[in-house]
Amino acid sequence: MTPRVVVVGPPGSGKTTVGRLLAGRLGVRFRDTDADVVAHTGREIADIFATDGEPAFRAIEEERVAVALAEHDGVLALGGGSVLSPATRKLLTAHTVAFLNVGLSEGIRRTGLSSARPLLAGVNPRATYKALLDARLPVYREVATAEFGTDGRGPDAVAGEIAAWLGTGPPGAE
Ligand SMILES: Nc1ncnc2c1ncn2[C@@H]1O[C@H](COP(=O)(O)OP(=O)(O)OP(=O)(O)O)[C@@H](O)[C@H]1O
Ligand SMILES: O=C(O)C1=C[C@@H](O)[C@@H](O)[C@H](O)C1
Ligand SMILES: [Mg+2]
Repeated sequence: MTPRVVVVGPPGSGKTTVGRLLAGRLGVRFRDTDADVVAHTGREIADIFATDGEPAFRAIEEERVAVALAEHDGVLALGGGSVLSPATRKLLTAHTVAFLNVGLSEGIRRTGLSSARPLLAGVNPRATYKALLDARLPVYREVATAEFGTDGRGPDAVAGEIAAWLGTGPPGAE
């Protein structure tokens, strides 16, 4: 079993929102590895970061991503930092991966109102978000089969674009 498409991108790029809409369009199930981590551990992600630290979270995440890649056949959204794991990047070479990109201003606007993102909860979320984008952009591009810009486009328009691409473009599409 393999996901129809794996969705990656920075926090606020719309992995969860667009991924769910995309699954609805395709008539397949949606799964999100952030939710898998919460369900598996019985703890919120912010609590794991605060109590055990980021490396502990990344180890759990790496394991949950591997399980989901092996057993899910619909749309799979990964946690925003999943691609930092070399093991995960290696697994992703065998998958169809949609990278949702977002610019600094819009990414800040979308994530700014939430306190649920531990990486962005510091004193200067803008600088933190910029550093995150700068460091990760090459990594998202490395794993991506295709990239979708989301600035100035609603979630439904982005989902429609990915659905159209899946119908024609990516490897393995019928
Ligand atoms: N294309 C879009 N246009 C406008 N708003 C959007 C778009 N995509 C997502 N949003 C909004 O941005 C916020 C963050 O979206 P979402 O939670 O789907 O991002 P995410 O990539 O899953 O983030 P995380 O990595 O933190 O899980 C939500 O309020 C969502 O409604
Ligand atoms: O970009 C990240 O590093 C993260 C994104 C979220 O999806 C969560 O997995 C967590 O908050 C870390
Ligand atoms: Mg999400």
